[in-house]
Amino acid sequence: MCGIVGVVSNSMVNQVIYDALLLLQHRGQDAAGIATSHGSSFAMHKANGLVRDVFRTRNMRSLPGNVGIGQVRYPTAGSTSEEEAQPFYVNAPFGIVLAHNGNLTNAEQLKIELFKNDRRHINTDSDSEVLLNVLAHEIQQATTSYSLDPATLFGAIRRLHNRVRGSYAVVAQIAGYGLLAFRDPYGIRPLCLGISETEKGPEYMIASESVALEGLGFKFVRDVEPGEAIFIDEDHKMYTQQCAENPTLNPCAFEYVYLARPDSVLDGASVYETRLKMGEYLADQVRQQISSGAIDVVMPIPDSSRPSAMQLALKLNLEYREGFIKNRYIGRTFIMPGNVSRRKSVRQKLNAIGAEFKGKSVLLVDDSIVRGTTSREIVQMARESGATRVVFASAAPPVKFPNVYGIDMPTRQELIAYGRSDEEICREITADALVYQEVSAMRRAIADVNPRLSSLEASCFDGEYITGDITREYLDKLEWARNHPKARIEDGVPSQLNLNLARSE
Ligand SMILES: O=P(O)(O)OC[C@H]1O[C@H](OP(=O)(O)OP(=O)(O)O)[C@H](O)[C@@H]1O
Ligand SMILES: NC(=O)CC[C@H](N)C(=O)O
Ligand SMILES: [Mg+2]
Repeated sequence: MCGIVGVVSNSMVNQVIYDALLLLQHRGQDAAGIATSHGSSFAMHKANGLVRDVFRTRNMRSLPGNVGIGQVRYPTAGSTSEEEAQPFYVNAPFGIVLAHNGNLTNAEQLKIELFKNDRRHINTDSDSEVLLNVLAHEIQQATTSYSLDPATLFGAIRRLHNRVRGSYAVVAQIAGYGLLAFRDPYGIRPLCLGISETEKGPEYMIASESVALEGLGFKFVRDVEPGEAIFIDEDHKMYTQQCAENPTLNPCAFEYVYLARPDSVLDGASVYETRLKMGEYLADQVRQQISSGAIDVVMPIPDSSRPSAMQLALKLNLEYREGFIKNRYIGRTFIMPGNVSRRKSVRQKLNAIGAEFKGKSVLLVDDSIVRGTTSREIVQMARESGATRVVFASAAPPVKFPNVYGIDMPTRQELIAYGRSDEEICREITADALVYQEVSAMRRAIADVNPRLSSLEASCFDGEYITGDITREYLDKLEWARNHPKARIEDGVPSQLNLNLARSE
């Protein structure tokens, strides 16, 4: 779940793209990049780090032009190296730069095809570089003259949808032509369109989340439809076309649980409202499992669980207190690469206010328990601060299955809920009791806010992979590759096992 943005403006876009990336920073903390075009040449700057660290004044000055794209990266394929920061660039045809949010499930197969049939060389382990080369190849195949028209572009996207599997929300820029955006036929990752009417004419922004549009004075127009492509040329004329044969809307449930900002509206549902609803349904579950009067106070684990915890407390008529304070200068721990940095950061990030715990029975609410890194530490901290009883509740159901669509949790072993009963998980995190949301209740919570969202991509909770190409064998290979990060180099691993994966440390 990276954050992506593309802008077509009447003036320089570097600052607006930078500001949009700051608003999308919660979607990726590993690397950031911006590419702009003036005339037929691109300027690009990308590096590892947070947006504020990657771009210095001199870098911003070197990004002229009125059209541009940007990305904040949370790696799910390849490595965390700087070479795999985005956007990616390819010089033919025309010159294209591309930024991708999502994860391809047939990247390795495509890489072989690209090399053997399309004579294209992929220089990194990134699935996004593969995606860019498929796009470039399909545009090249369809272009018969020296110029490019929207129909040709849409034809290329149609063929791309037939070749590529997995999740992809994309912004790309074609040198001298304009901005192209498209979304996979299942609509797994979010993408929306905004407009700003200026005296010089309309300006457009396409971004992962509506918060980027709103924060920068763009009016939300609509979400990009699953399978749809949008092309905005350099004269600011917009063309749109549905390019998939059977598009269906199946946004990732985890966006509503954790990934997206609560002030965003994704596919017609306010993330904040879905989290309130999850809190309401979780309250029902708590009522069934924990005897009334056994809890003195409800506390959120900052930040993402706040709306759910608040609503749960309201529904159960319990006191809501903030027992943990978050250091605002530490990023989100879940999207940090590697378990060591994730574990270390929980204590650095959250500190308990002793007085809130002393002699109390507390109900701690988090949005989700994935590896259990946060919950284990937090329960300990509550006890060290004097809590007499610690009950833990998760607004999302147990995460039991790997995610292959853009969340970095590809192996079953790393998931605390894999192969464990709720009682065993409770023991693992050393809580006195544990309450989980049910999968059906989470689905209901989101569909209550927008009935169009009755079909969610919720594979990490229910093991059903919407793209239909995820087999047991695929997951085994994925796991093997993650558990043998250096195998490719040292042991000459057969190429069919050579899956694209974000490597842990
Ligand atoms: O079980 P785990 O593997 O620890 O993952 C789950 C935790 O990670 C996330 O918090 P994070 O600190 O990333 O971000 P937040 O401040 O938005 O809650 C999430 O909100 C949970 O608290
Ligand atoms: N989280 C994402 O969207 C990641 C995009 C891409 N798969 C990468 O690893 O760079
Ligand atoms: Mg959290």
